Amino acid sequence: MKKLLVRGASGSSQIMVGESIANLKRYIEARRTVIITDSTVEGLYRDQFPDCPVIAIGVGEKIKTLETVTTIFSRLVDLEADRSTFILGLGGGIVCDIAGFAASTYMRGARFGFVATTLLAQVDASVGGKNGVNFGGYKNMVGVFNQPDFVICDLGLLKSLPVRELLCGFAEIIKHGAIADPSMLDFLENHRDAALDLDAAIIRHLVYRSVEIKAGVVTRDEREQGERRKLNFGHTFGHALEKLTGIPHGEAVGIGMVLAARLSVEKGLLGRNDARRLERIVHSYGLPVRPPVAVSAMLAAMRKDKKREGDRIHFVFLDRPGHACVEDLAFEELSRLAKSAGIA
Ligand SMILES: NC(=O)c1ccc[n+]([C@@H]2O[C@H](COP(=O)([O-])OP(=O)(O)OC[C@H]3O[C@@H](n4cnc5c(N)ncnc54)[C@H](O)[C@@H]3O)[C@@H](O)[C@H]2O)c1
Ligand SMILES: O=C(O)C(=O)C[C@@H](O)[C@H](O)[C@H](O)COP(=O)(O)O
Ligand SMILES: [Zn+2]
Repeated sequence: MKKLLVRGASGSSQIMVGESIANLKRYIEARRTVIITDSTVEGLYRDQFPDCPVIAIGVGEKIKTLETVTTIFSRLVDLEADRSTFILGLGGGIVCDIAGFAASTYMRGARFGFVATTLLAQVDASVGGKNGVNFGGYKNMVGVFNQPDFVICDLGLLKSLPVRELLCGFAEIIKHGAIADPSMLDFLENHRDAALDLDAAIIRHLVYRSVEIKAGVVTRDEREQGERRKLNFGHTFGHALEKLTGIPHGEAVGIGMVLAARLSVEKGLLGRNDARRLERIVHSYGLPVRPPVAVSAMLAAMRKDKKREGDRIHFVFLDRPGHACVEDLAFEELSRLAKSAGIA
């Protein structure tokens, strides 16, 4: 097991890569704990949960809402949970985002931690302290920054993931390589089959390196005033796609990265071959690369993105493989770039 640290204003978070769920008791000892999970994870792993009350929510992006948080609050009140109660989110990115938000707002804030059970949650969603829910169909519109006390990434739990969910996790791993580490892109190319087979050493390296990259960025810029914006690479198109089509987050991010790389070429920042290579990597991890809706529809949805400021948005480009840059861009300029790149 290897530990990484995220330092944030609300405290530090310990991320344990390769820790086993069997050791979970050590982390919650002497704390009255309530588990928040989803019905699928509960069905698969209930026998490995410590002996404490469980609140099981439904599955899917549609339940990432304030209504679900309200039902959690009601259950916490019924359980007589107080501010000293520890909330453990045990599940994928949706459980982590909701449990972190419910914990952070219940009685003005209870402490919380996560057992991340999907690849996407282990490499991204459980790390960094963004907790929240969607609103009006738009992504993550209501939320807080607040670091979990700990995150357990038990790599063994990934074996039960449906393939489509596993592939979604690779989209965020590819993102970390694309924005911060060119050698990770080489690694992803050279070890694709082993990575997809969940070879223990390969997956441990990819999860560890992803968390290391994200932990570094978040520690330097927790509140997303600068560098953290780079973690949004592929997400401006991606969130619009999720809103319009309901495809899973990882798939939307994969397509979003391909589109953002093409705009980077159009802007004269990235070589055409580098953009093609990124597209090949996304495709080779079984992820879609073509948007299922018109880019013009995505551009319209982006105008309600929470990152919008007036008629401008911070857009993440690549200026070389393994390196991103952020520009404050007018929507008009974004549309013009998309048109001249031949994608709108
Ligand atoms: N807060 C952040 O920094 C951050 C970062 C990235 C993504 N996200 C959010 O994360 C969400 C996506 O997370 P996700 O991809 O983990 O989706 P998810 O939480 O919906 O999990 C995917 C599916 O896998 C099931 N599952 C979970 N663990 C399993 C296991 N071990 N075995 C079998 N099935 C299992 C779940 O029940 C669910 O049906 C999105 O809402 C996205 O916006 C947040
Ligand atoms: O942690 C971050 O910062 C990220 O941008 C990571 C993203 O992968 C993640 O999807 C995040 O939830 C997006 O945040 P948002 O603020 O754009 O909703
Ligand atoms: Zn994401």
